[in-house]
Amino acid sequence: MNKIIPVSCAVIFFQDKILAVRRSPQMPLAGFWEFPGGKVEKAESAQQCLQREILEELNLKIQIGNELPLSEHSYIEGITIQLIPFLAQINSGEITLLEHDKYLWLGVNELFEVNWAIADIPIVQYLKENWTELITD
Ligand SMILES: Nc1nc2c([nH]c(=O)n2[C@H]2C[C@H](O)[C@@H](COP(=O)(O)OP(=O)(O)OP(=O)(O)O)O2)c(=O)[nH]1
Repeated sequence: MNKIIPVSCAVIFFQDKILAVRRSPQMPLAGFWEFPGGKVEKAESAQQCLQREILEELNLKIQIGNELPLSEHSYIEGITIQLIPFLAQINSGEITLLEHDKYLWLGVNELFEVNWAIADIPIVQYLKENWTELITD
């Protein structure tokens, strides 16, 4: 039996760059880079999840924009992570890393300079291919 775990994540953009965060040693997939976010809980929407997770992880309030294409990957047999990415902008707050150990703002030509979690790679590729219409104002 295959279990699907929906995970919302935020492609936060600012001044033609996007925010990437690195999973810290105490997290599963430690050392891999990802978009901030987390597992969608039973009583919440993907967007509500994202507002909650971004506050918990980065102490930021965000404005959520368009949903981008889903990406699915099975790190463990029988369990599929379904990543649901949303474009987002910071509404208020300063980045405070409460779970991750590093962050970077990446421009279009720097996207593949970090070691992304496998499920993120199709999303990063999609961003690269559609950068101008997605990220620039
Ligand atoms: N948040 C996030 N998780 C990702 C990304 N790419 C990716 O493969 N994942 C995986 C890592 C984890 O297996 C899962 C999300 O779990 P998590 O540990 O971040 O979420 P959470 O805070 O709700 O977890 P939990 O500790 O409550 O179980 O999805 C990504 O870009 N962002």
